[in-house]
Amino acid sequence: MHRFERKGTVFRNKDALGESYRPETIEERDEEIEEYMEALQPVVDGWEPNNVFLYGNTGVGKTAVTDYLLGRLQEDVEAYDDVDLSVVSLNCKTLNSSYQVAVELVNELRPVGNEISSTGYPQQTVFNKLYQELEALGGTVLVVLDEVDSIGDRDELLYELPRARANGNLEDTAVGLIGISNDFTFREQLDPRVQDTLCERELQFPPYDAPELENILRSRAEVAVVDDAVGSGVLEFCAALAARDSGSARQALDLLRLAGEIAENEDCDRIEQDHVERARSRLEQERVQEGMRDLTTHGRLALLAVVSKAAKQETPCRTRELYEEYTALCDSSGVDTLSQRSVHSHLSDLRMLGILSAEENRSGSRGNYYSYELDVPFESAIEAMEDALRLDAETNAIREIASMNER
Ligand SMILES: Nc1ncnc2c1ncn2[C@@H]1O[C@H](COP(=O)(O)OP(=O)(O)OP(=O)(O)O)[C@@H](O)[C@H]1O
Repeated sequence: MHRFERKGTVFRNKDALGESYRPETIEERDEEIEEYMEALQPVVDGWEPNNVFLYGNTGVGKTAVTDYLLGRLQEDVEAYDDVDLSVVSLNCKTLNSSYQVAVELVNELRPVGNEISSTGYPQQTVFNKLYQELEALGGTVLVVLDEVDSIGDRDELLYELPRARANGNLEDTAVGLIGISNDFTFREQLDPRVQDTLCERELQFPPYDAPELENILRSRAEVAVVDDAVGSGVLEFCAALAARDSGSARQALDLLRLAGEIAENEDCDRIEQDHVERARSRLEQERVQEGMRDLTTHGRLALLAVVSKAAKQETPCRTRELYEEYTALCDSSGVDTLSQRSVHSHLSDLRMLGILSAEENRSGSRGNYYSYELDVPFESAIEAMEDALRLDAETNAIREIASMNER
């Protein structure tokens, strides 16, 4: 049996390419930082804070810039005796109502062992408990709600909290809300009254372009990667791939990290473009698998129908035939079937997710029709289906057919 041993020839500090790392410097966001600082200026001047709403795609630095600036702000206000600033931060990802967010905020502010239960109170009682905790803090409190869109339309807290002072719920404490979201539609869906308060100051973070990503990568690689372990053109390649796809710094950093891991596993002491290329394909596959896991039951059954046809080497395959396969799978799993039109719409969603590809066939008088086939490796599709569907007998049978056909 092999034993574990240290490989480390490429990384100096791999954690610096990870999610929890807080960069010392923020690259390429000077304008946004300036605007953000302006919005936070009343805190330093001792006035009531503005509410700020930040939005932009995933990985464009909203959280990193917020952490960085609030850290600075906390340091800088120490010079002023009459400013007493506290910051409470919460990621709302798993919280989908004002009630849940308020409970979490109360518990953030209470000492360990003194938390309240997450169910069983009327909403106003939880809000009152929150006011009590905030009032006990006094001074200025900035409440940062990351991924605030998770709260959905149960957004009363976003309306109430900024008005707490005006409504007499707080006397000694001034609260400012900082909402962060990557859902562009969230702002539009907010109740207009909430929109007015939460979006008092709005900051939009655009996607990064390739040269910007290259600078971010370069400054991070200096901390994370051993000198001379970045091959020629590697940072440029990671930056170009991420810029073309999403403009996300997270994606660029993930590419570099995985490419470094691949290089180390192969006992290379330098990351080369070929490692990046393989990292790209692996990350893409992971993303597709995640996409598959999020499908609805009928989305999965529609996909399984294509997988089954692929095992028989009968793809590309027309919607009508896929529908027959889908109906048989629904029968075996005891699920009611949808109409052919709905299944077609699932197939077309799968195509948008990059899981299927479709070919348009023109058949003259009888109109056009589509033929579908898998656009991801057969093995990853069936593996994801096995995880997601409890259809072991069917997936085993499909596997057997596939192996007979040497897939
Ligand atoms: N301008 C930048 N300079 C240095 N590092 C950056 C910059 N922008 C983003 N990063 C890094 O990229 C990663 C993703 O950034 P961040 O978490 O701030 O994105 P986000 O916009 O908040 O994304 P999400 O909406 O998914 O939470 C982090 O590791 C962060 O440190």
